[in-house]
Amino acid sequence: MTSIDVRDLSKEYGTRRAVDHLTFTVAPGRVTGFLGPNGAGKSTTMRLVLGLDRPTSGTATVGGRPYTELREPLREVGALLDAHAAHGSRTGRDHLRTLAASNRIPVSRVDEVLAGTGLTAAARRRVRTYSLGMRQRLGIAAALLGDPPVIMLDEPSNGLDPEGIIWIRALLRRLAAEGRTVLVSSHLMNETASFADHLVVLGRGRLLADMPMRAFIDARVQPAVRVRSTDDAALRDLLARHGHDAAPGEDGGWVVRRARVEDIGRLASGAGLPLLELTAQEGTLEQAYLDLTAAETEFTAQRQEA
Ligand SMILES: Nc1ncnc2c1ncn2[C@@H]1O[C@H](COP(=O)(O)OP(=O)(O)OP(=O)(O)O)[C@@H](O)[C@H]1O
Repeated sequence: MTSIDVRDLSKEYGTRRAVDHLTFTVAPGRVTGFLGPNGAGKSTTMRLVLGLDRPTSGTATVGGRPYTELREPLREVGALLDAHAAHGSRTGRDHLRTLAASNRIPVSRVDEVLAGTGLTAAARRRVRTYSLGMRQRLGIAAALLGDPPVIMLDEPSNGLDPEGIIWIRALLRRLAAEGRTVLVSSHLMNETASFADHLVVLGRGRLLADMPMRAFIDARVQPAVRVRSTDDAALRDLLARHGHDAAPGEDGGWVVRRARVEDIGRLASGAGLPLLELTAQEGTLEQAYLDLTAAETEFTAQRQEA
């Protein structure tokens, strides 16, 4: 099984440290979401893993070897970094055929990945006529061409229509289920929550979190219960008498922090209070992420000096 290993990795551009002593492993068999504010260092890290840039110090390896030492890199790592990487005057099919030829990948694979990414009908059109979403699909097709055990995608949902977003979600889940190592950067929290098992979060080039997504959310967002009854004043008194921390809900009723639906349901039923609503409020990835990165954002709003 092939993992991506980043060890004490740093990259400086002049005086700016884009990546700062970063250490993490991307393991096979799961989708790892790669998160962080603009400028946090995600793309730089991916570029360093792909040998497109040299680290100032530290290492980034794939299956224990630097990318530049891989004999047939497309068979080992598939990557989408920039949807505009393909030559505009080539057809999508020719772009993939050229890549296949230079990595000794059978040409039959080109039609397979074109079909798999929904591009068969557009395969003979020049890339410059492609929409952003079609370019993303072509980039993903190129990443999958060598059937690699490691896949790294930078903002793959960018430009995709709703059907494309559902497609990529299923694709990422399938690639992980096949035992591949999948690293995906995104700014879309709902999207990331729908496909990631694990998260690596950066802030100003440093590692802020490396943990399962559920644990990341649970550590930062308190679960709560929304409850509404026919008599919200009586409900408030009941909750207060039992030491519950209840705040007014947005459209009536109460939000009870650190509570479970079982407890609140039993309490109301014991008091003979009919309930109109009783829902568990799970924390979202967006809430947890914003909580973590609030202090880390590089581009926080400047205070206006009077
Ligand atoms: N070639 C370069 N020359 C100089 N600075 C660079 C270069 N590439 C990246 N940087 C700087 O390094 C930092 C990290 O950028 P990077 O693109 O890796 O962040 P990111 O997390 O991918 O951001 P985004 O979410 O906006 O894509 C930024 O401050 C950026 O300006």
